Amino acid sequence: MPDILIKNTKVFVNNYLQPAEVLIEDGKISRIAKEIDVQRLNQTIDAKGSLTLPAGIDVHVHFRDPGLIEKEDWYTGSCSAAAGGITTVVDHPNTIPPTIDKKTFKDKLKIANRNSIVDFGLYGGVTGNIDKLPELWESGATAFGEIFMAESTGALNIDEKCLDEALGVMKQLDALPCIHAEDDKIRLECEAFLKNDYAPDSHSRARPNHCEALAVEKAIKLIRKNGVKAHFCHISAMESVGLLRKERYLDSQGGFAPTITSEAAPHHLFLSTKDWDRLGSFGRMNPPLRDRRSVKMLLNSLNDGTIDVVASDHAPHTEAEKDVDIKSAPSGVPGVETLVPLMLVAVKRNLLPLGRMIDVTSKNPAKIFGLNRFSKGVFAEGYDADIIIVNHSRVTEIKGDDLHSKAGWTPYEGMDGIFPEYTIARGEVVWDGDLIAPRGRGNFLPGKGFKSADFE
Ligand SMILES: NC(=O)N[C@@H](CC(=O)O)C(=O)O
Ligand SMILES: [Zn+2]
Ligand SMILES: [Zn+2]
Repeated sequence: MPDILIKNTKVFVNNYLQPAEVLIEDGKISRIAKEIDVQRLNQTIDAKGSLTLPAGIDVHVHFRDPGLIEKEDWYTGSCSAAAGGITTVVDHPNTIPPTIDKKTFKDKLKIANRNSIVDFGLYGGVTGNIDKLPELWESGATAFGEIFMAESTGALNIDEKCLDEALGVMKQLDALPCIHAEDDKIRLECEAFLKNDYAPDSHSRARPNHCEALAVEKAIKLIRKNGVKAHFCHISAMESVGLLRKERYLDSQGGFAPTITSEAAPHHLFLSTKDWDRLGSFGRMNPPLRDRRSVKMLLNSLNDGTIDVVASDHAPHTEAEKDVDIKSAPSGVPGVETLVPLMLVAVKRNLLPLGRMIDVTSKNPAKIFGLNRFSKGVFAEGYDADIIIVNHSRVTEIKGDDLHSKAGWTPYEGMDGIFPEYTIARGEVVWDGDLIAPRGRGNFLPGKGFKSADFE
């Protein structure tokens, strides 16, 4: 594995940016110091004053492979990740077939192993397959989810009784359930009421704030009943944030570590219902775009620690699929490549501190999803050299044409992004303005229930 010395850079250590050099050996960060003297080297990167930061870990992607590869596949999805400064992803199960037993898990694993250029974990899906959850866990599922409480792409949604049962199994396995919280009854009622409303923003009204918050509330009850740790996907409504804050408070009062963690998606942080006019049916995703009050509250809760993670919910659909009326368009927007660039702009605009950005894009996802077992999520000597080099002054316009997802479009068209100059994954340069990583270089990072490596 090549040794790399990054010179003329700044690193974020001990809570401030300081000039340093970074040495990478055998895929690990081997030294961080003011000056490093080495005799033999494969490569020196002159960062020209740019920052060397931890790469992102995106725990919420839909790479669509197998079965939906006209939207994305493991190669294009992982290329998009690498070009956007993400070196680890965790992929959701709503593929065709869905990842809901040992066989479908192993089949997806084979495809990912052969094609992914970044390290990856896989979720185990939860539908009516309660008896299959242990075999998914033993096959190496990182976590379980999305557990859909309402209809979304793939229609894997389950009812409360099934959720209750699944949480009981998670408790026994010591696995993490990840919940897509929306209430399907409210969704159906609102959709019926809006059946003749074809304005794009009717989608936000079809899944209003309380549609999410009520599901969060119901799920919290079941999480507490089962005494299990749990994670909420893509929290978007201000009312949900309030509920999560209360649970944090109760745990802290009892002297406990947080039982419940959560993530926010960039489209809920950087877009709002104001974008419906610009985006039309392309702006459709679940949960939907929210108004400015929720957007503000979400950003605040990312800052104050209520929300732990930013994850993209990269949910690509082709332009042709999206370019139809709001009711026929599939839900979901691509985002793995723009997550870090948008967050870096948010830091530049003082919407959150750099240290907090690093926590929510790298440190926290690694910790919550057990990826620190693989030396992920810490920028320090001895840890995986999963890093990006970014020129904080080089703000560029985000353009769908420049991105690497098969989707071919982005909801952030024309917005500002700070893209990495280099992405280095386990010590290998995978992106330097061009993708230079061999297909299949990504490693599978099995969950802690992993028992066997039999690939039949
Ligand atoms: N977010 C979405 O609107 N869509 C996701 C599924 C999901 O996360 O609900 C997809 O896979 O298309
Ligand atoms: Zn979801
Ligand atoms: Zn999703």
